Amino acid sequence: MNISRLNLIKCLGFRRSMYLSPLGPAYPWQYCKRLTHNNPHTDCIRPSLHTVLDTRFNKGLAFTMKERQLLGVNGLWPCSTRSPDEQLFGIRANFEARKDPIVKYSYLQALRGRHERLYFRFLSEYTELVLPIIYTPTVGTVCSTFGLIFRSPVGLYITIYDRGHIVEVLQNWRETNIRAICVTDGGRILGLGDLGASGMGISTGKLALYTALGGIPPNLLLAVALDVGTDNEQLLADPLYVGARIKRVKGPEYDDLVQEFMDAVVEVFGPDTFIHFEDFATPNAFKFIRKYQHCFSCFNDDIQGTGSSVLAGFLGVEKVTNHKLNEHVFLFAGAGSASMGIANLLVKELMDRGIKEEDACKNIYVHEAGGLVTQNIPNLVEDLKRFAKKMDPIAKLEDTVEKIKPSILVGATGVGNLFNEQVLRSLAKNHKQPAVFALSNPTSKSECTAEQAYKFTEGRVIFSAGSPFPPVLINEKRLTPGQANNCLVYPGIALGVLSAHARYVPDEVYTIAAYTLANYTTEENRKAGSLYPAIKDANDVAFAIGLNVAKYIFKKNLSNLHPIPEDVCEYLSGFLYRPHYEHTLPNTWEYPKFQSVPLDSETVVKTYLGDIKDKKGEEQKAQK
Ligand SMILES: O=C([O-])CC(=O)C(=O)O
Ligand SMILES: [Mg+2]
Repeated sequence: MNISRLNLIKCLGFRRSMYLSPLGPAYPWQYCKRLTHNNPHTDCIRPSLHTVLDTRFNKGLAFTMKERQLLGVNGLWPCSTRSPDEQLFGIRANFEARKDPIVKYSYLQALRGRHERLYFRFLSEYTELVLPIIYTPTVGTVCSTFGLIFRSPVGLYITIYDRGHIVEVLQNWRETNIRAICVTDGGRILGLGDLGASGMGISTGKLALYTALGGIPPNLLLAVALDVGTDNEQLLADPLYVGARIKRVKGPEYDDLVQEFMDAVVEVFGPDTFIHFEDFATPNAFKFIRKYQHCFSCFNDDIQGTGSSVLAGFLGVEKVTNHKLNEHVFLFAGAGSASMGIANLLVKELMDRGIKEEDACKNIYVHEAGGLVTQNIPNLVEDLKRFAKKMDPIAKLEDTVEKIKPSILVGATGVGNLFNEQVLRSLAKNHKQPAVFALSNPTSKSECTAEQAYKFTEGRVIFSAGSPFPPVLINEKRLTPGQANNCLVYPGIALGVLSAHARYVPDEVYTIAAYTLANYTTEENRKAGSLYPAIKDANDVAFAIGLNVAKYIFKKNLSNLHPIPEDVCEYLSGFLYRPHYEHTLPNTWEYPKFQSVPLDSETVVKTYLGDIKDKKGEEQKAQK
């Protein structure tokens, strides 16, 4: 049966406007041609089959009989059809049936490989359930075991051997309309250290949230791992390690590779392609963001994203404690990209409020691995100098806490359980409502657990963590920790920056994102113990941040877009990815309709999701 181009687009569930839009998915026909052109192995396969089974267009059992006939794929699926809601139910049941987080992760990756829209619909509708699997903390295990679970290409690997040819490598990606790239060199993955090329897991995890939370179409996104070797001896000796088995290349050779990469991105995808740096080791993270911030559209998530999400938390502490930020004493444990990014954004915020730099820095202390940062330490790095205090050295964190009596303690050390009983009790002794941010990821690296934090402060601490922690019952009160993770800001920042075609991203954007996030936290959230909105609201938060960021970029004339949209909200809404597709075409021919079973019927739920219901019941009983 012959099928017109327009009918094909309809069957596959894309709107005509999307098909014609430069922002829409790649054209099915073009894609078929590219796949089959001059390829002896695929010449004998019908092009429509490729297109229909392509993960971006596949609808699985949601193809109606009429569509199957039109597309020439009748018989590939059993004769039942499923509505998109029934498909979603099936995915949920499969997801729940798998108990191990890494097995759940692999299941979802396989789903993504065959049915992209269903994957993203599941992510957006079950965000709370899925985030710990596709992102922190499971993504840590994914990176640690990357060689073992590696399947098919999910991004581009650019190695030190590709110098002089990065343009060609970028051109090998299947999509040509890339608008954002998440790049890591694997130098410091979460709190897990140097994971070399296995860092690809983090780039893909971050980008999954660009779509799931930020609504950015996935075909506009590209994950990159810069493979310059690794200093991780365990990986070098691991037979399944997938990266270059050499020591990390450093110095000018490494810097030149990054420079070539930046220039190649501009050459291949255009000058306002958003480049997101992720999990570079601290000195490199600072070096590149300082070098490139004002000449490329780029951002460092660990410095600026974490800075922004934690500043939002500080704004919440102000509300809960009724003490202004300048009345608080801050102690940062760790002097890496997160700590310095937060501390610098905090200083900017205080200075924006009219406080002199010197006074802003006065109440900000840093305690790194070698002890409290004081002025008598020789060769202090530039970033630390403004926070170095005229004090005698203190080696142990417990003693620093006792001495300076911080009201806000921030941990970004990658050292699990650093905030021990003594540290937490000491905080609680000096403040009615101290705040603790245990930011290190994954969960095993968290400076303390929510339970420890509440237990050793008689439930008075305002606790937030980088990893998700379940609510804790303490003194008959249920306390819900907030997730102080950059995932609450970076999808929105990316949405705003790339939809507005920003030439570069000024620091003010991170303050705007922090205020937008803080304003999204309700009194109810704060009463329950959290400084952040619930993860289930993360889509709305991302849109609100995207809108404010885009408006700022337009207002400051930083956009390459002409003309500038009159209604930014409408423009942004039109830009969003919609994982929904239609289930029906007008009927001219169908198999007989079978009686469908309602999804919420007792038997169906019991059969497939029974376990969850029982678990929920137990949880509720425990809470009572
Ligand atoms: O990925 C996360 O959960 C937060 C983050 O950027 C990091 O820990 O490096
Ligand atoms: Mg990171």
